[in-house]
Amino acid sequence: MLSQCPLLNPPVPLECGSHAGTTNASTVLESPEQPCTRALYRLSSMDPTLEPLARSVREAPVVDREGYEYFVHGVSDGVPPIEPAVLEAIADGIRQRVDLADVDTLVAPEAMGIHHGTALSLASGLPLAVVRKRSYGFPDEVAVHQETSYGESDLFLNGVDSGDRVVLVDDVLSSGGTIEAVCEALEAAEAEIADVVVVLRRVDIPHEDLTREVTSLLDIRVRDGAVEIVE
Ligand SMILES: Nc1ncnc2[nH]cnc12
Repeated sequence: MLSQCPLLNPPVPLECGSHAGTTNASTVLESPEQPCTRALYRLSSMDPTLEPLARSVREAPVVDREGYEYFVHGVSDGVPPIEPAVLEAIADGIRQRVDLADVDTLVAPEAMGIHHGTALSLASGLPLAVVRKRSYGFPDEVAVHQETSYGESDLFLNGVDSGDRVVLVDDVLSSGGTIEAVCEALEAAEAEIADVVVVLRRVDIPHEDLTREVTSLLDIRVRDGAVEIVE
């Protein structure tokens, strides 16, 4: 029954005159229960697995960080606290989108890739290497420089060997500076990058430095001081 479909979240009645088949990313369906009244419903394209994440993202406050619109969320800041259901949704969402079958190691940059890498490690049984902002001085350590929309630092990769198949996990893709720097380090270590996945991708910021495909769970933009999900 249409009314019980988990994808209808929630069903949104539309104007009868707008029976157009599709509107933007949403599909318009006629209710089988009320064919005479032509009650129409919007079918959300949101993956139900990601609903706990989407709900919390829409509530994130946006602050000004030296002219940069920065949203504050457990995914990207650990503040406010991130609910276990959201971490679970992230791990499940990644496993649905990324083939982890032949992957040796998950790689996540500190600080805000760590909790997503950890959730995915627990869900998949794969080990996690954290890219640190401090050097350990190990002989095979790879150092790279990272520039983001709001800062810069050096990054140090350890624990990934030549020929390892890796999946890179991070919180947000904005300018692409962190992702590009970590990929550069992985290539220097002669690892095979099977996939790059982020929880949130900002579509309102040009990914100038990005030279590779990135899988995202949700695409977002910041508008009028609020986070919008782009479906
Ligand atoms: N919290 C955040 N808000 C906006 N852009 C970001 N890029 C990375 N983290 C971000």
